[in-house]
Amino acid sequence: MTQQPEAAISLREATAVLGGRQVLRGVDLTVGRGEVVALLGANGSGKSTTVRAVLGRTPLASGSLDLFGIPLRRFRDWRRVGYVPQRSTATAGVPATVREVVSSGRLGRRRFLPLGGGDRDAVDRALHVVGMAGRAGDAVGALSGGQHQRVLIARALAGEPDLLIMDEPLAGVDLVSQRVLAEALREQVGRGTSALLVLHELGPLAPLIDRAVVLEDGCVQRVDDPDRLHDLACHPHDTPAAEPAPAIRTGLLS
Ligand SMILES: Nc1ncnc2c1ncn2[C@@H]1O[C@H](COP(=O)(O)OP(=O)(O)OP(=O)(O)O)[C@@H](O)[C@H]1O
Repeated sequence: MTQQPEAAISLREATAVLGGRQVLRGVDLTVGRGEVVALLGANGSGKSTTVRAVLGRTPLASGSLDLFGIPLRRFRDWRRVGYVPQRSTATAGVPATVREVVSSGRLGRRRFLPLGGGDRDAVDRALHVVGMAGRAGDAVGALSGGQHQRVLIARALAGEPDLLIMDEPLAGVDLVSQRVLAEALREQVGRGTSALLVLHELGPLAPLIDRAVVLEDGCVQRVDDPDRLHDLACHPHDTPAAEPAPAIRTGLLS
């Protein structure tokens, strides 16, 4: 019998405290190998905190996290993880070209060695996949917000990660760029990459998503399989029809 490879992410009963408040209250989240999981929920429900916990940037107060079957405290192989942060223009003030920023996605693989032909091919491929090959020589400071987002995605893709984590990759991105991103992700997942995507709407990514985990107030409210994903693409924060919302008791009439 062949053994299943360990999940890319295995987060168990995770709690986290920020500013004296418990913002994660027992989150369970698994992303299997080659699986694409969407993390949904209203503003402030704990999506970014969960992502930051998975990246080891927000410490867990309790619970456990394994990446590729290795407990976080022993995990060192960060080049296997590509991360696209919540939309930022963090590199906008940096006097670098698009190609230089995307090439920085290879550094984890090269350590202190100069980039070689294989690295350049990976950078070219990533630029092509996000439709920015024609802008490779431009300064990142001259890009629009959506183009900047594409560059950050290309930087993550250039590292050829086994796990891609993106925090709201569709935010502020027009439909054409959303489709470009969906195609880039499809290509990457076709190579066996796992993905955790924080989303408010599934949009063109819906067909790629295997499971949606919906957070509410730091807890997993529900996990949806592909059957419900069509509805979620339009109304990601709806509660299922089978579970009517509890009546609001004002105390005035009841
Ligand atoms: N550094 C911090 N200090 C204190 N509280 C924080 C901090 N970062 C986040 N929080 C709080 O933790 C809760 C979860 O925040 P988080 O950013 O994870 O939510 P989110 O689901 O990603 O929201 P959004 O959809 O708005 O990005 C929020 O109530 C937020 O105010």
